[in-house]
Amino acid sequence: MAESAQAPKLVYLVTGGCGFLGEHVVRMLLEREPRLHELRIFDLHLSPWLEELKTGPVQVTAIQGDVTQAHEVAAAVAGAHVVIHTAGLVDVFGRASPDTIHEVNVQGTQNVIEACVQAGTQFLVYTSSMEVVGPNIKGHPFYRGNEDTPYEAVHRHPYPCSKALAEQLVLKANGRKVRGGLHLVTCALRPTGIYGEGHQIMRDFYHQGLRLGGRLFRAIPASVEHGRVYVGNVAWMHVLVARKLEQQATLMGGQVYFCYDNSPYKSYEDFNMEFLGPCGLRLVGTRPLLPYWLLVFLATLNALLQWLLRPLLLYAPLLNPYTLAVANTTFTVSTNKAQRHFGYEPLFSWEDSRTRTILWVQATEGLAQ
Ligand SMILES: NC(=O)c1ccc[n+]([C@@H]2O[C@H](COP(=O)([O-])OP(=O)(O)OC[C@H]3O[C@@H](n4cnc5c(N)ncnc54)[C@H](O)[C@@H]3O)[C@@H](O)[C@H]2O)c1
Ligand SMILES: CC(C)CCC[C@@H](C)[C@H]1CC[C@H]2[C@@H]3[C@H](O)C=C4C[C@@H](O)CC[C@]4(C)[C@H]3CC[C@]12C
Repeated sequence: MAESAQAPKLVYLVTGGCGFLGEHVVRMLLEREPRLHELRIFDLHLSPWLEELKTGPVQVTAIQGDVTQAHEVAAAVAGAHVVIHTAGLVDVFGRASPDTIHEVNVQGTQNVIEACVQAGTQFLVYTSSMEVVGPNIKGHPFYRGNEDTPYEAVHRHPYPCSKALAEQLVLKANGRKVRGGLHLVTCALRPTGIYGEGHQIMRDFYHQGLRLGGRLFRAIPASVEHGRVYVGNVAWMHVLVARKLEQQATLMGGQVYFCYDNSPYKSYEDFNMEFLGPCGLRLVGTRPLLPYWLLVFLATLNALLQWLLRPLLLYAPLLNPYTLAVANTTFTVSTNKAQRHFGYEPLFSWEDSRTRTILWVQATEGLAQ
């Protein structure tokens, strides 16, 4: 990727490019990466919207594949200059087994790293998560923290454990010699809870509200703040970090960055109401309607039912001991590291992010009826 009078023609690979975040990364690259020559989109399930991207000036190559299969990853990575690895199994509801989560998130990431080394690919951006930090099993609050804030990051749940292990692999791989003699430059982005167009959990809450006659019932105190970040800004951060990794290899290699923007600090439910309110839903209660011990009981009951029913069917409700603990623990980020290291500024204001998300929820309304 040497500087030349002519813009270099780059090949990017986005793993998980058909997912919620992956789709936004793919579209952002096509819109805002002028050096892009070929964009490879690697996913277990290819989406139909990929077809419409194939008519543009950039060569778009859709690759159906599995990150747990080293040979499939190696074939997809061969010849790529940059890999953005967003593929992952995002499961905090007990839908997948711990082994599967580990295989996809940890072994899959190891396969991506090895493929980069074998292929001589120099730049790797990994989508990590705030969950590699916390909330921890002790429910310690993380209030407006940054990348250097001390925090006891202790996890038991398979998803945060897998993300933490994968992130460590990516950071440790920084500086490894790749085929051709150059060195791998890696970094990890840690989004907090992402929202925006395509956010399945937001859709679930919306449909739940419709079923309950346009009401949602407050379960968590309004004082418990949650870090949230708009998907378009998370995608923009990925594009920017990938672009700057070459110029700022020494500064950025092996670094972690929280993903942030100007979304307000609010509780999970109050934040969702920023979008669901204008779509006709109402959050009932200024304080939680059920005592916390009852929520703990219900969450434990759900976990027990999930275990008992597993041989017959998959019972995976939103409420379980882990999601309750996350929902009930303050975790917010306040940092400017991405701005300092690679000039990141959010591309979408809070007002834009909010409007876009509301329009998307309203568009799904038709689908719900
Ligand atoms: N959604 C959030 O709030 C959030 C927050 C922080 C970090 N993240 C991280 O961002 C990434 C994307 O998350 P998302 O919310 O878009 O999830 P998602 O489930 O919408 O997208 C993940 C994509 O990865 C693909 N995938 C899963 N297993 C695969 C495999 N074995 N091989 C190839 N592809 C596979 C899926 O098909 C899907 O398209 C994940 O790594 C996740 O850990 C998400
Ligand atoms: C108590 C219930 C009424 C409410 C349950 C809400 C619960 C499903 C929500 C609350 C917080 C959410 C997580 C948070 O936004 C951040 C992440 C990080 C990301 O890497 C994966 C998704 C996850 C864990 C969100 C999942 C849904 C949670 C737990």
